[in-house]
Amino acid sequence: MSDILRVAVIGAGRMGADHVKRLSTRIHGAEVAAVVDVDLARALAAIEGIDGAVALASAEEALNNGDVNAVLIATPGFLHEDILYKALEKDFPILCEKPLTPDAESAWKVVQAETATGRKSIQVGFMRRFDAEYAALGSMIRDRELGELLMLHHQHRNPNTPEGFTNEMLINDSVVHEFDAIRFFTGEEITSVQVRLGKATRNAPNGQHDPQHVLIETESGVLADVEIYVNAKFGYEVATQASFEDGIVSIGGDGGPYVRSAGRWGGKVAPGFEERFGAAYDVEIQSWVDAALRGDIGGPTAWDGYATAACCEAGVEAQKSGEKVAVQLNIKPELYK
Ligand SMILES: NC(=O)C1=CN([C@@H]2O[C@H](COP(=O)(O)OP(=O)(O)OC[C@H]3O[C@@H](n4cnc5c(N)ncnc54)[C@H](O)[C@@H]3O)[C@@H](O)[C@H]2O)C=CC1
Ligand SMILES: O=C1[C@@H](O)[C@H](O)[C@@H](O)[C@H](O)[C@H]1O
Repeated sequence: MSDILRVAVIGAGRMGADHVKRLSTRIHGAEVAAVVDVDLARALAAIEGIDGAVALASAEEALNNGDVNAVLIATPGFLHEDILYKALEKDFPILCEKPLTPDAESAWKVVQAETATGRKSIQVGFMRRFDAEYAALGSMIRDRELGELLMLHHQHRNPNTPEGFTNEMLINDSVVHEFDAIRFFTGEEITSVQVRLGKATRNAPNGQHDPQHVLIETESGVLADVEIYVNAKFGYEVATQASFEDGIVSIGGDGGPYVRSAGRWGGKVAPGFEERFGAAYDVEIQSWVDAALRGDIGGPTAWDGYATAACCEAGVEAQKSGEKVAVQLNIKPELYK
């Protein structure tokens, strides 16, 4: 591997354009070599002001460009699989935005393809693991600072949803982060998922039932619940409360300055994930770059992508049946142990 990553960013939408900006301004050891979007105008807008970067309309062209030696995939999830295979063939370090792929079968094929190469080169974009509060809670759980972890309560609220966001996407696109977070916190696999549909907001489009209550169980019996509410209007909020034998820990409450002025008090609610997790995305991408330059990955693996896809599959089935659905996992390959 050379001493600098020359990254092709595939997909220059909301996340891709944000990653291009961070790679070209705040990340050390990497440069943007190419930005790809089927909507070439978006790729062109993203490379504006970036010396040496080209805008292209096809991922294949970028992967075959001699100036590129790494890839960041930020297209919609259903397009990840094909690009992952092509990037694996090139032996490039890969940062793949979540989800790895949208279903467990295709995610497992990706795991098998990576396993066949004999080394890990895919890092999946579960950025919450790099959030300072998530990391702190993770350490408290691992070090048993407050005894055993018993329960996790999660709130995941978005102000609204983009065009085409379906009912299944409440699980596949949003709760997928909690599946990863719960696995990260507990170090265990999730064994079952149940989804309860209660009273719904009038503000939900596209046949979405919003909010939903997701009940999750891990191998040792830790119970977790998630309120997923994606048309909550007021702003963006991702918070967790953890119940231990010897205490309670809360993370993700609105931080920032608390202001008293003109007879009022208050602070700000983050408008979206870019603001709430901006620092975490920076740490995530820097960790990927540093590890890639050593020939490694610096975060969640393809196995994590597969395991969360299996949870999503159970979650979508549970949305329909209302029943508790078992999560089915294949045996973990040695590469990920
Ligand atoms: N980690 C996180 O917090 C977040 C992750 N994501 C993930 O990032 C990925 C992208 O999501 P968004 O940026 O929100 O979507 P988006 O819809 O804003 O952007 C996707 C872009 O991909 C382009 N595209 C579509 N087909 C393409 C192709 N064949 N080749 C090249 N470009 C193509 C589209 O024209 C669009 O510009 C998804 O996997 C999503 O789940 C999204 C939001 C937050
Ligand atoms: O990944 C993300 C989006 O795709 C998803 O739609 C949001 O619910 C999440 O909060 C955000 O982090």
